[in-house]
Amino acid sequence: MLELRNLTKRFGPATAVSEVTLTIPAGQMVGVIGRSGAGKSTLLRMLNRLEDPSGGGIVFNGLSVDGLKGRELRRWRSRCAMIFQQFNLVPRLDVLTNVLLGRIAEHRTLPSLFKRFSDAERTMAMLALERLDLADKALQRADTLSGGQQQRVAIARAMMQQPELLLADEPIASLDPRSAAKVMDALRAINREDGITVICNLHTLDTARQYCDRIIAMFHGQVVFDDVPDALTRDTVRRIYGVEDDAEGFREELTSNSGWLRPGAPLAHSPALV
Ligand SMILES: Nc1ncnc2c1ncn2[C@@H]1O[C@H](COP(=O)(O)OP(=O)(O)OP(=O)(O)O)[C@@H](O)[C@H]1O
Repeated sequence: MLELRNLTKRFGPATAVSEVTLTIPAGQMVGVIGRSGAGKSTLLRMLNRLEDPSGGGIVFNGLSVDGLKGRELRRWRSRCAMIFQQFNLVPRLDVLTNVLLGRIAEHRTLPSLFKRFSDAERTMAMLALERLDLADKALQRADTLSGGQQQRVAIARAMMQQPELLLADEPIASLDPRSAAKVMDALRAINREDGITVICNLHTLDTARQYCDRIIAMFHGQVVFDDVPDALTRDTVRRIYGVEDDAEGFREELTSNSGWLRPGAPLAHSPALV
């Protein structure tokens, strides 16, 4: 179980995340939504301590994460894998080596790292690639793959950490709808089959509704909605996206893979709002 208590992040005078208190049970698939700048990435980045909180606490199964340093912090980061919008692979390395890099925390030294992975680790990496339908790409350079394939390689690399928690920061934001669906299917399979808690920042409401058990919406750094997808009413969506203040901004923010909330679509005709 992951517990956030009054978690806050300030950048100078600006507050990016404000007093967020949440409990996320093991095995949940959680979607975090909200307009650009709402604090979604900062929230996720605090969980694996890419950003240090300015206040509040993070507790995972009794372990206080916010105070960890050195070896303990590295150990936490290996329990808490993260994938990013831009995949963050090493472009010139082959796919298999990129996946093996997920074991880096288990190795004490970096020199000649690439020769040092064990047969067991190579087998594990190939199994991860097979699971993501990418075994035939193992020896191909990562930068020759499509965006969707690269994101699935990043997921395979994350799986090599055998994480308890998988954080995904806008994992499908730069993908076409078909690739996005494959990536989301992979995340859901990992969640359902391995019981790994997945917390995923998403900018498409329909994706959050389709894949997540729970949706958390942020607005100006605060959680303004936290419930099952069916509870997202028209009023709540309007509040999350601040439509009263800025109808044009709302249409820009709420995009959709299926097209029914595409930019410019009339608000009244948007199924998400009814
Ligand atoms: N390193 C930083 N230094 C200063 N301000 C930052 C930093 N990182 C984020 N911010 C600010 O914190 C606020 C929240 O940003 P964050 O990236 O968490 O939002 P977001 O909801 O993930 O937005 P997006 O969907 O555009 O990524 C924004 O106002 C942003 O400008």
